[in-house]
Amino acid sequence: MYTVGLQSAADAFLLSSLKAQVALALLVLFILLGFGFGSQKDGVVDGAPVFLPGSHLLAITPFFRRRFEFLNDGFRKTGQTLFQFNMLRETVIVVSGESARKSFFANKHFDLTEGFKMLSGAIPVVKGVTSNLQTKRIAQIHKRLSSVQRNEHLSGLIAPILEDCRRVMETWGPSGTFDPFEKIYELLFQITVRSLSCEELADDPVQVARLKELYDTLDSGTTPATVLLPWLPGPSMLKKLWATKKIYDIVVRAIDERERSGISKPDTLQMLLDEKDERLVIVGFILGLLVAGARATGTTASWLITYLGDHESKDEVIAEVEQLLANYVSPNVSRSLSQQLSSIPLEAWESETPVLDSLIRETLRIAQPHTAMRRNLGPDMTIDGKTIPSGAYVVYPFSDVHLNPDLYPDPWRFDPSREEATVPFGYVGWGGGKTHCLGQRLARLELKLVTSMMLLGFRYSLIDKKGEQLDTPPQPNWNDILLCRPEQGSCYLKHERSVLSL
Ligand code: HEM
Repeated sequence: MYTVGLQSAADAFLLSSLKAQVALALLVLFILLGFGFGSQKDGVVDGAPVFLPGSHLLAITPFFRRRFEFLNDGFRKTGQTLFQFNMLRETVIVVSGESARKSFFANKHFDLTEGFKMLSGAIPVVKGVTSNLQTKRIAQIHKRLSSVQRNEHLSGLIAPILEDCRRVMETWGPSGTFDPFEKIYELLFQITVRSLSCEELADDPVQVARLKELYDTLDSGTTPATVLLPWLPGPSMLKKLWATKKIYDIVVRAIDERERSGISKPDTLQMLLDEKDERLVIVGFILGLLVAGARATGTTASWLITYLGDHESKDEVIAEVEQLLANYVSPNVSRSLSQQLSSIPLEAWESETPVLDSLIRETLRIAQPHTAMRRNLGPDMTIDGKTIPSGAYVVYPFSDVHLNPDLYPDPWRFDPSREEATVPFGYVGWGGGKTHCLGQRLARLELKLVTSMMLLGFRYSLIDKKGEQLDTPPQPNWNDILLCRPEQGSCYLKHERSVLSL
């Protein structure tokens, strides 16, 4: 468990001299080299995937910082569809191609949690806070996530989500410009806090901003060292621990307050409390899913709205949503856009929006820079005739299928009229095989509500930093594994409110 002392230790270390930090880094490097980490294994074992040439120690940073380029380079340098490299003592095998994809997604011994824990490192493992989230508790969290997405609960979220959209969009003013990768992301963060936690937090913009800032600290603090040497109290690790502790405190305070008040509220926290789950499951649910939910939906919404900037399907979406309004909402000029949209039932959002569905599908194909990560917890097995040893980490970059020009011609072109490629696992935007996104229903609803508010509430177009019209949207940056953000300053939205009342 955290101790109060940890925070002061972290603060002190962050303020300690650069000299001390450099000395510590050199010491660690020396120890690692002394123990022979990073040296390449000589002589390829029969049936083993080929090793990436060069020092493996040097492979670590690009795997975290420029993953798309690094993996593509690996396939090019080895000339193979599978290759391996060492992450300190661990073996990482990168796979690609149709038959590898089939084995990867179907293998029941390939474990997502173990793979993710080692190769992602988003949230530090903290005894009593995140380390005890073993399989049983994770299964419990997943069960609750499916309860959040039952018809009744999900329907109940529509009006509060739209109200959040209204409130946040009001702050953008009647006209102006903004960076969609900041503002739309912020909006989705707000909505995620609303959907997955409680009113006390979601109704307090200061707390939401603070939580976002802390999660950003966790993200930006992920370095090769924090992932591979989590026991090493380096500055990034201490910063991450400190941020995790702060998030933990905010969430626990909100839970305590609710319990103490004895007042029942119609939100997700109440549902978790009513189920009488143990405290660790409730905290784990909010702490873990906030980050999983906000990042993926934030990235997708930012890109979806950016791509729609000057795309012809913008009018089709507007027509689709206007049709829903005509079908389900009695005309009443005094009602705001968000109030009108909240009268459209969940079933209509889910089954009568083919245009929005195709836009979401294409956005996930082109702007979701995911690399699926697993650990082989079963016996040795083979993929494409190559051995995947027991205990090895296996990774599959989604670019192998989603940016493959044989499956999706001109893959960087945003084209919502594309169909999913009809080869096995030809589209994995929401996962595949035995791993599917467990938050998909909520995520899709959020994306549809935000997009509708944006398109019906504003006229907007894409401009560059000089204010000039952009002819084409920027290209998603797959090296940015979290947000896929294009170069800062390359694209802004110029908007003007088009309704009297959001
Ligand atoms: C646009 C938004 C989202 C996208 C594109 C997305 C995509 C995915 C994908 C591709 C996977 C499989 C990963 C893999 O195989 O390595 C996954 C898993 C998962 N997603 Fe999502 N996701 C989104 C939003 C959410 C939200 C909002 C939540 C929670 C509220 C969520 C919860 C999960 C969970 C718990 C898993 C792990 C499933 C397991 O362990 O079997 N996702 N998601």
